[in-house]
Amino acid sequence: MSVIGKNIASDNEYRLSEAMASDYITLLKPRVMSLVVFTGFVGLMAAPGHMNPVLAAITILCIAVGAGASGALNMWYDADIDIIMKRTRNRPIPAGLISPEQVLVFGLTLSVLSVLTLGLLVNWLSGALLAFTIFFYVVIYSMWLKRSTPQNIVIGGASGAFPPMIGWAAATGSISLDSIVLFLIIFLWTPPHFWALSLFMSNDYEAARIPMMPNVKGEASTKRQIVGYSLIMAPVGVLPWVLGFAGLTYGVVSILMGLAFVYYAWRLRNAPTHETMIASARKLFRFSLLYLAGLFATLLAEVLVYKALVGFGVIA
Ligand code: HEM
Ligand SMILES: CC(C)=CCC/C(C)=C/CC/C(C)=C/COP(=O)(O)OP(=O)(O)O
Repeated sequence: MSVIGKNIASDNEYRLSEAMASDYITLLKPRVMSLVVFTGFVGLMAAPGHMNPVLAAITILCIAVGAGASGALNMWYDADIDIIMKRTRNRPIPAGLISPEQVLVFGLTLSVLSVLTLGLLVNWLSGALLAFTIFFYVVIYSMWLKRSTPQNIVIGGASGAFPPMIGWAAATGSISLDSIVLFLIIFLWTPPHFWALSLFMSNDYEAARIPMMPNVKGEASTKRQIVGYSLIMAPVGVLPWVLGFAGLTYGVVSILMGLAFVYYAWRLRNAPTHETMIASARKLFRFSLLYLAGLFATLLAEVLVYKALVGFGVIA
């Protein structure tokens, strides 16, 4: 328990914080960041060579803490709009549970700790990439792009695509074409992922005066762009197999899931009524999560089987 200053949910000057540990966990956006960290783990595992398991565990912990820290700093900066949007108004700061100042210190502390630990114990390339990712999400996306352009999540989406590169850099000390391909898959996946959600959340963003694509260019343009990005993302999702760092199983899964993704995007584009458009958008949003988790899980499964076969001497 601690005394917090004036909170934005009521006019109390000072009162004891009611924040629980779970509220601090909420600041880390654990549900979203779970898939983010998973992609970082797969990037580490898919990298060539063998990484010390302790250093690998430290790497994943640092990516998780750094991702959570960026989520907390995003909530610190977005407190003024989070209190307006239905989806975010119960977050710890708008709910008056934790003061913005406490969240800022919490987020900065975790950011510095995660970057320094990764840099000192693993390597400075991965530490620098983690620092850049946190900066890109908090400053470039949250503080600048999110409130100024409908391209906010396209450019800002790069921050969510870096984790596999961080994992790969931790394992190899390098950035390779393969890790750039993993980045590109998530980078191209982000617009359909989020714009599908924004189509059924557009009133929230309108109220908060955030220039998301449906609010600025309209639903028709957003739906066309979702199809466009999906048509580019689907073949890029197959590249790990084409480039040879993923096997046939991944190739088949990525082709089939890519076709399904485009199908859902096309059904959304051609939805005949507003109700069916909302339903299609929800389906595409949910499938976008299954798609990304499915591709990275398949890649991980192949890597684990390969490493097991090598470990048992079945293959050289
Ligand atoms: C700028 C890029 C992104 C934006 C604007 C965005 C936006 C969102 C929003 C608004 C939600 C709904 C969360 C809520 O209900 O409060 C969400 C859900 C989610 N996002 Fe994204 N996202 C982005 C990138 C990513 C990335 C890169 C990943 C993973 C690699 C990801 C994974 C998820 C997951 C797993 C959920 C579901 C969370 C839940 O079940 O509550 N997102 N996204
Ligand atoms: C290692 C590391 C630092 C990883 C970071 C990965 C990352 C930036 C993921 C993006 C996740 C996300 C939900 C963005 C939406 O922000 P928003 O402000 O549009 O969402 P909101 O409205 O729900 O707050």
